Amino acid sequence: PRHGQKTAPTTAGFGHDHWEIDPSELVKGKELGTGCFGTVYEAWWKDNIVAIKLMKPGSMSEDSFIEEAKTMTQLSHPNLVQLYGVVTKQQPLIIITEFMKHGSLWQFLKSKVPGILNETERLIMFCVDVCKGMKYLESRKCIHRDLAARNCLVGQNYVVKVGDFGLARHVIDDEYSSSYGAKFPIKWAAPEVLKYTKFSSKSDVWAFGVLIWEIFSGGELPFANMSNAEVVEIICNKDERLKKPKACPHSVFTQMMNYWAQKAEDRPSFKNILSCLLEILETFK
Ligand SMILES: CNC(=O)Nc1cc(-c2cccc(-n3cnc4cc(C(C)(C)C)ccc4c3=O)c2C)cn(C)c1=O
Repeated sequence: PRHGQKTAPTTAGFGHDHWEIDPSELVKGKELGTGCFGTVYEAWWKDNIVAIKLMKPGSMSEDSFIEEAKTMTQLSHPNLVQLYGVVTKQQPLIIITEFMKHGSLWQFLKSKVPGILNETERLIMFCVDVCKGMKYLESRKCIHRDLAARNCLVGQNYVVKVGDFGLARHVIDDEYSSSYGAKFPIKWAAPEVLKYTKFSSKSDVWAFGVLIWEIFSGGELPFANMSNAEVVEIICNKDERLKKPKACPHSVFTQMMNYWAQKAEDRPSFKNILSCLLEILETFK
């Protein structure tokens, strides 16, 4: 140890931060898909199968993302897609996460896997899984900002996990980050987000309601025959809401209506939502 220091310094030495992964340890596999942010591949890392996102340079404000990645590696829950680390010492920036074998929840719902999606109990289980992950994020004061079926993933034994939490804030594309942009998730946005871009765990609760609608609608697009502008009008001014999907039990739809309360403070927390959903789940066992 240097200069008589008894033990090595407790903070990770420069460049050996525990969230920094050595790219030579990654073996890239097949492509899983792409988005505005870059491309995702299956990969091998220390004998584990992982997912790696190669971020398109310029798509992400990297410094702010790297700051966030340090806290994201501290977040760990069975219903969050685990962030293992990042490669930041070279381009492109690489994000290494847990691999989910059945892909995004939205694709899974659309795939109409026989025998899985017609079970009301299974669909409520999907809602409970997402709610557990969101309750954990809520408890850690982490706002998702883009909760939707496309950003949840399905793993072994059809467990559903919340992915890409906290990433939305660092996307540079104005089309995505501005509420007037074409890529902004208007149809999942609460009134205060549409009017003042005011995100909170309560705006995540609103999006969670739309996600449950997606689950019971087999992945259909919400407000399918409406433009973004029309959705803003009916949500903010007309107080209209999505209709109950056929496959959705009335008990669940009654809860969903609470998640879409006009005022954020009138919406339940994920903590309350979870206990309600677990009670409803019992009635379907
Ligand atoms: C068959 N198994 C699989 O395909 N498994 C997997 C597929 C993907 C995957 C593949 C392509 C694109 C995306 N994807 C989608 N939307 C995104 C949206 C954003 C924001 C910033 C707009 C929110 C950021 C990243 C993504 C993103 O990476 C994912 C999650 C990720 N993981 C972990 C898997 O296990």
